[in-house]
Amino acid sequence: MSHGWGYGPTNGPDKWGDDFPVANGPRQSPINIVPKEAQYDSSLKALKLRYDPSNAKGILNNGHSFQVDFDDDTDSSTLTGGPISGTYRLRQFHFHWGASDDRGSEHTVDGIKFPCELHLVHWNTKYPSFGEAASQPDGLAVVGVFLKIGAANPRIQKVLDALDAIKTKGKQTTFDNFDAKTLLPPSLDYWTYDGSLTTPPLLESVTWIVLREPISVNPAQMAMFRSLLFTGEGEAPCCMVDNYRPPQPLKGRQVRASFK
Ligand SMILES: Clc1ccc(Cc2nnn[n-]2)cc1
Ligand SMILES: [Zn+2]
Repeated sequence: MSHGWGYGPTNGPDKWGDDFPVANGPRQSPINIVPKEAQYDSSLKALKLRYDPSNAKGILNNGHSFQVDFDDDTDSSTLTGGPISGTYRLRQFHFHWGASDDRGSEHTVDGIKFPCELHLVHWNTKYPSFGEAASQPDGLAVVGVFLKIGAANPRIQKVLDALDAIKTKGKQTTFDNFDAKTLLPPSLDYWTYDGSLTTPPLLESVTWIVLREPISVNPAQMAMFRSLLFTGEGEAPCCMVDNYRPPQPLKGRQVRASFK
């Protein structure tokens, strides 16, 4: 693949293996979660997410999604407990979504696609940096949250209101004083399995923690996600939609549940 990876017919998920052979590795993400086949594990701890709103730094259109970046120089926004050991720092969160409400999530549940999926990316502080952690089998922990169509979600509105300022690839703006915890649903019940980044370089370094309970967005809010562009200023505009990788083979992995 000579041109950069993306989600189109010539550079999309089916082509990523040309440049990133790990695309066909043993622990690729996302997966289809089959609740009846997930094993309840009573030794799994409750998730502990302690986020400091003042760590929010900026919001960026990276040409594949948009992300809200956090200051991760200290242990002030962390994930502990759950299936992981040690302390993982919040690096950024971002989303994946569809052109229409029938698709958009990366993980699926009994084959069901949600219109959108939130990913909160954390890295293991036993390693000196995010980059180093991303190359280690226990380096990253991503909390995934499904979004379903329903009532407007006031918690996400501040993020969506910032999108006008980052419509095109490479645009970024300041984004401060945001508590990412407010994006989480009331229940922190989760499924967990060993997986990977879902975009190139597809590194097999992610402990996935997918929450069972979705949060809601309304159709107008979904339209705001779809107002972004994959393309840069001055290029022929291409709507940022369908930026999701489909489920990958489980290859014998076990999915554990924190709940009965
Ligand atoms: Cl830092 C980073 C790298 C890749 C992705 C893409 C992704 N991997 N897993 N979920 N999203 C997100 C953040
Ligand atoms: Zn993601």
